[in-house]
Amino acid sequence: MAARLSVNLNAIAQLRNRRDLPWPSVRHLGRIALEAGAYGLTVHPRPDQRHIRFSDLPVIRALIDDEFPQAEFNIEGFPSDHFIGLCLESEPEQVTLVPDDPAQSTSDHGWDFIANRDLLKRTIARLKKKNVRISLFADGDAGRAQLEAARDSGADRIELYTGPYGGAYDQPEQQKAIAAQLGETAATALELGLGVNAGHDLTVGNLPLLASHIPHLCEVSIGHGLTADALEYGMAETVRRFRRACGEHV
Ligand SMILES: CC(=O)[C@@H](O)[C@H](O)COP(=O)(O)O
Ligand SMILES: NCC(=O)COP(=O)(O)O
Repeated sequence: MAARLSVNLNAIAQLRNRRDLPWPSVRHLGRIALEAGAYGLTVHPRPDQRHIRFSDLPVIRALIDDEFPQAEFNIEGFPSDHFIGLCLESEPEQVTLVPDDPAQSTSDHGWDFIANRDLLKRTIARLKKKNVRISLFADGDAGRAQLEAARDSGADRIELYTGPYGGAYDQPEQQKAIAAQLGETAATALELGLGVNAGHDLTVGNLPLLASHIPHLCEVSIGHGLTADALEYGMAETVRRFRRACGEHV
């Protein structure tokens, strides 16, 4: 089964925030993406609101509830009390917890699940009260002990951080080696009963190789590369291109 595509709207919001104007509209581009068959929408509201604003969350929630009830809303972020509060209000279908420091320019590493066991267990217990599926951001080379700790925290899935994979766009042999490593980590996660998502710097060009190593990949969340393509092909056609790259017959 092809991995489901969740369109990350961060870059759209970042472009919008350049001016005190309401376009490009996060809601409108999100609607186009869902109309084109994206399975869901992803946002990562960072503390400084550099792109997604806290006020965007109810707008996206309403878009899905009112017009695309089969779609999923995935909210990513560090489990601060404020972030958990935003998630409890928005009741997304999935929350992806990432170990980001507010000062980070982007997400660039997964959790140390063993060292953060208590924080993750506490957070997941709070979010599970709203029946939210929990995914935890994981390094592509996370070992069995780390993945066992992720499972023991109560998580449903991990999201494999694919930044190094995407960043090896001009080193084909390195990219193949990283894809194989990601596949091994995914296989261990599946053995432990964890679902596997993936995200960061994925593109139409690099998705097929990744998918070939992770046959049970549940979902990919994609923003930067997808938004870049949307500038050239338009959002609707870009979503169809990415769905085909995920293995869907579109
Ligand atoms: C967790 C992850 O890898 C991305 O979803 C993240 O949302 C990217 O954040 P920026 O869009 O702020 O770079
Ligand atoms: N979790 C990854 C995501 O949502 C988007 O990452 P990117 O495609 O913007 O690198």
